Amino acid sequence: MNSSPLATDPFTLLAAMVLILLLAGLFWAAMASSLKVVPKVSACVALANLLVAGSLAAHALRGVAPDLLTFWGSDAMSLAGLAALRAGMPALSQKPLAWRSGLAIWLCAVGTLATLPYAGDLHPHSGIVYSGLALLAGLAALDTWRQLRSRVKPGLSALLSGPLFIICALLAQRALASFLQGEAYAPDLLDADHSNLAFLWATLAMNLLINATLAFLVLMKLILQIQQLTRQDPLTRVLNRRALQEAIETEHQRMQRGKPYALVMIDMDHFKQLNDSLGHAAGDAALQRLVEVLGHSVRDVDCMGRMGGEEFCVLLPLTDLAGAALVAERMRWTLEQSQFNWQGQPWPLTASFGIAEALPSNANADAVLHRADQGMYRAKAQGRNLVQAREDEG
Ligand SMILES: Nc1nc2c(ncn2[C@@H]2O[C@H](COP(=O)(O)OP(=O)(O)OP(=O)(O)O)[C@@H](O)[C@H]2O)c(=O)[nH]1
Repeated sequence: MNSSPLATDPFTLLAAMVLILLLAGLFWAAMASSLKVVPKVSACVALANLLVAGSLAAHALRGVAPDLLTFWGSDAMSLAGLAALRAGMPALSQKPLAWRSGLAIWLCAVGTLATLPYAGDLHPHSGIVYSGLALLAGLAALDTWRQLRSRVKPGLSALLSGPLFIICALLAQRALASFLQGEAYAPDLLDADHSNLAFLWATLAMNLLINATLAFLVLMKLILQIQQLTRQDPLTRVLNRRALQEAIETEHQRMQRGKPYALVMIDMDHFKQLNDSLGHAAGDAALQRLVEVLGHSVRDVDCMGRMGGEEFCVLLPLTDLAGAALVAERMRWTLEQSQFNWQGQPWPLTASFGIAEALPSNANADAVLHRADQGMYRAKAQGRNLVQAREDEG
């Protein structure tokens, strides 16, 4: 029976893998450099693909190119490739690169290999290399799984980190075979025995899956970033009007089930004067300073949003009118005490605050917003830098 050349020729399989890894490496390099999509992760994955491609290409050239490159060089490159992959995974959640553990494993393995001459029996070399690779793949898999566990359903986190765990198992199996099976195991991937071919096919499939999975994760992250941007005010980075109104609407529905909430409307005082005297850039900086200062007075569950111009609103879940008055007074006082300087010139920042507690009689969230607005206008009318509720409430 004729079998296909791919099934019997490890050299062709190696060449196919090098080509796929090179293309994947270039794709990730483009993501990192020009598109700037999660650049640290993309750069590490590009490096990992390119180094492993280099390692396999050097391995395939055994007997043709210098031994130092095709043996020690090839092993050092494959270990560096997986160390880069391991280093990049934490950056998926904006954490620093985990390069120390990868570097330590690389130094131990490559240092040990440097003391063993590449001649005669290569089983110990193979055992060291595959142990290091398995360890690095295992660390990368565990890290990916841990990060995903808190964000997606458990089944999905196992599925997405699965290819890395499978690669780790394949590499560990080869490490064990190198140490235990002795003559029955051929450490050179170019030997066309069954275990080598099975390993090469499985690695080819897993390489494709790992790259596809990482591309999916990066895409997911990108979509989340875009969603976040559409909800944010670009100047102050708090929620924009639409996003805050949605949050208030959701809270209003919860109120029908017995959960009270309150709103604090905030309007900077004499902002036009600040703009006219110090310029528009100073006005922008003052708005950013207001958000920074008031941000310290609210809880994590509270939401601040910019309603437009110099007007902001804070949603306080599970809070009544007395609670809102306390929070607003703390904000007013903190802002009054804060320092704002523009190009060395100090400028006093104050704001007027209107508060309202949502009532079951309020048909919708807009009605509560309107009452908080009326409170704020009352504070303006009474001289500014004050906290007020609507006249018939406070
Ligand atoms: N720098 C800056 N100015 C803005 C922005 N949005 C609105 N403004 C300005 O904010 C000013 C608002 O002025 P007014 O509505 O008279 O309010 P005010 O001067 O604070 O007066 P009171 O609220 O009565 O104390 C206008 O000059 C707007 O041009 C912005 O994003 N950046």
